[in-house]
Amino acid sequence: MTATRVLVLNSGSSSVKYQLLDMSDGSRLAVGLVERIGEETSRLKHSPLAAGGESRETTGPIADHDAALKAVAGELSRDGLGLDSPELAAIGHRVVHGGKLFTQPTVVDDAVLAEIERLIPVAPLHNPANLTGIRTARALRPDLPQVAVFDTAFHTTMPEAAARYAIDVETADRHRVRRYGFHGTSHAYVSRETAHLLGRAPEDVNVIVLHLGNGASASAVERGRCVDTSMGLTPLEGLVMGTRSGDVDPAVIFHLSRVGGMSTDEIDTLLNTKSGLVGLCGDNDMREIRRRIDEGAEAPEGSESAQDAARAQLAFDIYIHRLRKYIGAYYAVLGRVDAVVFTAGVGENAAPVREAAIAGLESLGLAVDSGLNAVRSAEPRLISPEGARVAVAVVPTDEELEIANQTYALVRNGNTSNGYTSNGNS
Ligand SMILES: Nc1ncnc2c1ncn2[C@@H]1O[C@H](COP(=O)(O)OP(=O)(O)O)[C@@H](O)[C@H]1O
Ligand SMILES: CC(=O)OP(=O)(O)O
Ligand SMILES: [Mg+2]
Repeated sequence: MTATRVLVLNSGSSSVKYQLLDMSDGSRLAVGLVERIGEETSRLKHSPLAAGGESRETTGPIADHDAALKAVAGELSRDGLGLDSPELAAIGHRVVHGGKLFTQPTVVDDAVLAEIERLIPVAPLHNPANLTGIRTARALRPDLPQVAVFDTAFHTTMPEAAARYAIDVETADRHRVRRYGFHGTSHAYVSRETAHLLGRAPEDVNVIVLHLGNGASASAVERGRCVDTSMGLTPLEGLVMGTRSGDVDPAVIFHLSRVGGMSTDEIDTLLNTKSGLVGLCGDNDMREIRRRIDEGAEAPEGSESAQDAARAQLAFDIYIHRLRKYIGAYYAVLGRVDAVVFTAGVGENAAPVREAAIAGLESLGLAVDSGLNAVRSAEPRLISPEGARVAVAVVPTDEELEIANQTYALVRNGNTSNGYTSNGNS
């Protein structure tokens, strides 16, 4: 029997998203999500699509990513899709930081694991979870290729002018300080799907991709290659995010240290987990923010509800202001833009965000048709008026599918040597 199935694990800081796919026909056999790992109220939602079965939900404490993965393996076994299946060809893992070294999907060996571990200081929320996922999967199926697909890989085409910070070159190189960019698997997939939506080849179009999830990033994709992106050395730079500040004057950090008396770790935690939307208004979920704004619109002036709405509105306005700055910046980087595309949880679902991000940009050829923008759909779609000079689109991302495709392409011919050689140049 040819093994044609790929299990994909997308381990985040407190969640694991997974999909089991059959690559012979691209069908999804099972999908699921473990949330709130490490809390008392962890939740596992498992949907056995192949078996046509009902989705199952279990709640209760799941202590860490190791336990989460074992729980996932248990759910898959219940449907006869366990990790012991001879039909499994490989396990594909999202790895957030791959430095400069990993430009391609890579079969994991001890040297690769060591390199992912070395990069923990520049992806402290993500790489540890990715590592645990790989180690646990490897222990469960030591004979299977484990393939790492890196968020940074798509951005390695950025020119030096975009990738370098303007700081002393020798110091930067010694400490590998440069802009790496993240969410690359999503930017690659979505920019390609956008070209297909326009009926054109990816090599013929220039696209601005706005990946707006809990983490958020923008990228400028020229003829299929990334030429700039908003995240940098770490996933902290750029857009306003759920809990991350995005861009700040670096001197804010010196100021909080010298004048505010905060330690480096405290400032790190502040900017990564207590800033962004949650820092501005107490909520990191865009649904909640829109609800507060809408409720406040009905409330009497000066009431608690109106004040609450004003805070939510300010958070929303700051989020949008930053987003518009990046749209303008990447317009200039690309010179000619064929499409601006929204993706990920906020980008795919929050019509008010899309409308506000594009409002008033007619002179750039950008506009949103409010009727099309209000349509809810899981399909890629245009939301710009017919005949618009630049397309505005919503294209759902599918990092798991992209990881599965890249993983299977690597292992299908029995090609499991990883071609990785450490040259110390990452
Ligand atoms: N219907 C919706 N309206 C507005 N925002 C939404 C909606 N659904 C999801 N979101 C937003 O999407 C975010 C999660 O996006 P997602 O891409 O799944 O993030 P991540 O992969 O970083 O966990 C949530 O925090 C929420 O703000
Ligand atoms: C890199 C990153 O920010 O990822 P996520 O959006 O999954 O947190
Ligand atoms: Mg995500």
